[in-house]
Amino acid sequence: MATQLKNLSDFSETDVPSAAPYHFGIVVAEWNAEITNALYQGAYESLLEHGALIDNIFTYSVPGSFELIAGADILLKNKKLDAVICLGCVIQGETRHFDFICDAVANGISNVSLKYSKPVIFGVLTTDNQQQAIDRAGGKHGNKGVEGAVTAIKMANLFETLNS
Ligand SMILES: Nc1c(NC[C@H](O)[C@H](O)[C@H](O)CO)[nH]c(=O)[nH]c1=O
Ligand SMILES: CC(=O)[C@@H](O)COP(=O)(O)O
Repeated sequence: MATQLKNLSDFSETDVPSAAPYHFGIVVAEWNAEITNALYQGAYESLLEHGALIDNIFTYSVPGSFELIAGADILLKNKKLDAVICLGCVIQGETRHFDFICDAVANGISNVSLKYSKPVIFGVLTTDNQQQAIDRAGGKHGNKGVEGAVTAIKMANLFETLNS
C-alpha cells in the first residue's frame, strides 16, 4: 500500500501561503473523540503555524460525521469564512452503516462547498479499525487534521486569487 511508505502529512512549507488574511471554520465530530480531538489539534496548530489569527478561527463540534454536512452549511450561511475544515473519524463496525455514512459525508461536504462556492475540506478518516485511525491522527502516517489545514489555506488563497 502506498501509505505504508509515506507520511501523508509531508508537504513543502514553501508551498503554503500565509493564512493571515483568511477566516476559517472548523467543524469537529464528537464520535471517536480521542481521534477527532487529535485531528483538531493538528489542524488548529497548523493554521496558527501558518499565520492564521486566533480570532479568525471559529470551531464548532457536532455529534457525528454525518452532522458535519449540516455544520459546514450553517457555518457558511451565518459567517464570512474563506474555508471550512470538516474533521471526523468513521470506523467500520459490524454493519453497512459505515458505507452509508462515508458516502453521505463525502457527497454532502462536496455539495456544501459547491452551494456556497467556498472550500470545504474533507478531513474525515474512514478506517477499517482504530489503529488505522490512530496512525493518521498524529501517528506514523501523519495527521489528517494537518493536511486539512494546509489544504484549507491553499484553497482559500486560490479562491482569493481567482475571485480578484
Ligand atoms: N459510527 C460512526 C458514526 N455514526 C454516527 C453518525 O455520524 C451520525 O451521528 C448518526 O447516524 C446520527 O445522524 N459517526 C462517526 O463520526 N464515526 C463513526 O464511526
Ligand atoms: C460507522 C458506524 O456507524 C459504525 O461504527 C456503527 O457500528 P455498527 O455498524 O456495528 O452498528
